[in-house]
Amino acid sequence: MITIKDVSHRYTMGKKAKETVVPVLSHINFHVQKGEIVSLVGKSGSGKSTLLHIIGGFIKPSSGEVAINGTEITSWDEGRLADFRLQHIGYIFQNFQLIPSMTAAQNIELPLILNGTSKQIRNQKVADMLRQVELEAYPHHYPSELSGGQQQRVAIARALILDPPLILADEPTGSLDSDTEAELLALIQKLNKQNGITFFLITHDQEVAAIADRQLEIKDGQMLQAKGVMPV
Ligand SMILES: Nc1ncnc2c1ncn2[C@@H]1O[C@H](COP(=O)(O)OP(=O)(O)OP(=O)(O)O)[C@@H](O)[C@H]1O
Repeated sequence: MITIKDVSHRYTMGKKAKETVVPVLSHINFHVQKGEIVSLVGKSGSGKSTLLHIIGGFIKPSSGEVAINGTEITSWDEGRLADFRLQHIGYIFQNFQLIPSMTAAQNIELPLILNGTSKQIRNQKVADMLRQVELEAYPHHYPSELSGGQQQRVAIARALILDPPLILADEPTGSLDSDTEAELLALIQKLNKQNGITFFLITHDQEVAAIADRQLEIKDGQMLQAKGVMPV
């Protein structure tokens, strides 16, 4: 589902004459299989978010290759990547990133509108997704009227509404208390088991890392040979 081959990345800062190069990732190799839950742990600044953005095609690596679902995306332009992302990758963030002026149902519906889906099918899919994330009683609530855990469920429903095979998550439970976190992790496990969705999760949190089939660890931009990692 995700193949990362010899990926290195450095950021370039400042103007030409005074350019500073910040090396962040060095010769990263790994493979995530379809249907796995894989967590990525590492200290702050170790390069986790950079790697997630490279997997999602938001950052082009300085060198190396990225393939998603068997498709090599490294050299693609933004237009092609945007279409590909919509079909293949859902995102979940620590701070939910819902649109505050839209209700739960409208937030979930948005990718279907962008995708050109008819109103009748949109209504069916949103109702079904609200049931899957156990929010059928809250379609007309705005994000500010929902708890943190409920908001993250809306974000998950929005990430899943176009049936992507892969979800990338950046600290998905970082803003939640421990009970709500446990409920959300159970939901991720259910979606993984029932729908076969692959999850790649960045986390600082051992509870989150514990639901993963495998744990990758990054240190100073290098992948450690963590438990069960399969080098490509
Ligand atoms: N746009 C950028 N330009 C320059 N340097 C950057 C940029 N984005 C990140 N960095 C640097 O790259 C390094 C890795 O950052 P990254 O956000 O990938 O780490 P992280 O492991 O996700 O950290 P955290 O856990 O704190 O979110 C850091 O030293 C950071 O300062």
